[in-house]
Amino acid sequence: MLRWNRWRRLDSHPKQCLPGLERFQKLTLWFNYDTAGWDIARNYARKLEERRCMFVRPTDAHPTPAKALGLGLDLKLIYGKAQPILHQSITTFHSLRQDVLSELQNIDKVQGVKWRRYPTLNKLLKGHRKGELTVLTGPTGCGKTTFMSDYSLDLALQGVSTLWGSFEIRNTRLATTLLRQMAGRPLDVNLSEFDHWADEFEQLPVYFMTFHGQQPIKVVMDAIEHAQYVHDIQHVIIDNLQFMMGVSEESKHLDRYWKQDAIIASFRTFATRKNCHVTLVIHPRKERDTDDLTTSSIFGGAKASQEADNVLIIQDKRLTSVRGKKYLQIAKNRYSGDLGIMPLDFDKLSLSYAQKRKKTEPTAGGESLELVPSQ
Ligand SMILES: Nc1ncnc2c1ncn2[C@@H]1O[C@H](COP(=O)(O)OP(=O)(O)OP(=O)(O)O)[C@@H](O)[C@H]1O
Repeated sequence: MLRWNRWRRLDSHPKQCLPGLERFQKLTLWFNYDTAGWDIARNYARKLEERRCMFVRPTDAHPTPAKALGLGLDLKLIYGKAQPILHQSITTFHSLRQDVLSELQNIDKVQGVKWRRYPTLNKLLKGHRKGELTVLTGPTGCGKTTFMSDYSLDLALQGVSTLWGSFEIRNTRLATTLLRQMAGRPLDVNLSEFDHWADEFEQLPVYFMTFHGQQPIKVVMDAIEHAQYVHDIQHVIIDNLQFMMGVSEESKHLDRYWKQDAIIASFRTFATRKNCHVTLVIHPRKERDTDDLTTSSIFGGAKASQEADNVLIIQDKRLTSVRGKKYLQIAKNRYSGDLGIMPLDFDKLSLSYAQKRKKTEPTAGGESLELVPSQ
């Protein structure tokens, strides 16, 4: 440990001294207590590597070491009050600068994985990013599971390691849907193709939790954390939260709301801490069929929409009008703020909502495809 007492000369301290200080793991800086002296010392600490530096904060009670000695103050006591300049929970732009630059240089990666089936989602959400929380809601039976299956398959086909928590429907039924969406046609009438598609599907990084019905959040979280560690899971899907909690839409008990809020908070923390995307399928509260759902229609308190980075709502106009359509509304988008809708044109054979493409004039390079305007 090295102590310097001549802080007045700190600003002119020759840089050649820096290598000489390299062997020290800890440096305590105790200096003159005027503003300039404090600033100079902090700048100097940067050169000395802030993580090694401790400071005695200059105050009336902590004058320079020479003065403190003259006043007969307890030097050991003052010295013992030295604090590290860095705190694990506080940072500066200086430390962030390189990360900011690399985000700007890799904006495509930062925006996340693009969907192949949903160009409109790419336009609005920009991509599927790690560390985010998405909430999907929609009226009963509108196709939340079918859509989430199609949506997650698209990502898994691009290597996004996915963990499905299907608390309402059996894994076999979910896997049958995923397989049909991958094959693009029903396999019960094309059984000879089963092995081909099953072999393809087995190559995908898709895992299923074996829970069914109500489960304690701790048990579910343990399984997710294990899978995240072992299989490097990038996308966790909980379908649906009410089934996992054993809470029905009819429930009016406030403790159910609090329980749901606590569970949402655990998923939020998990997503951020493990840099993993979590999608929660949540039923809406009971509302009149004629009303559009909004972010405040999500069952429970406001926690779900507050904590979510993205809120997706399936609006089913077919329920209220003969020629009504079904579409996905992007009702919250923390990343880019772009909101809008994506029509959900359902193809019953493939159980898919893939947006259609139309052919344009072939080019010299071969066939070119153009997207059908989706709104
Ligand atoms: N756009 C659509 N048009 C017609 N049928 C659809 C559409 N989307 C899904 N379906 C069918 O509707 C049925 C219910 O779909 P799904 O289970 O995905 O709904 P859900 O919203 O998850 O239901 P729940 O509210 O019970 O959880 C399925 O048989 C599915 O194939």
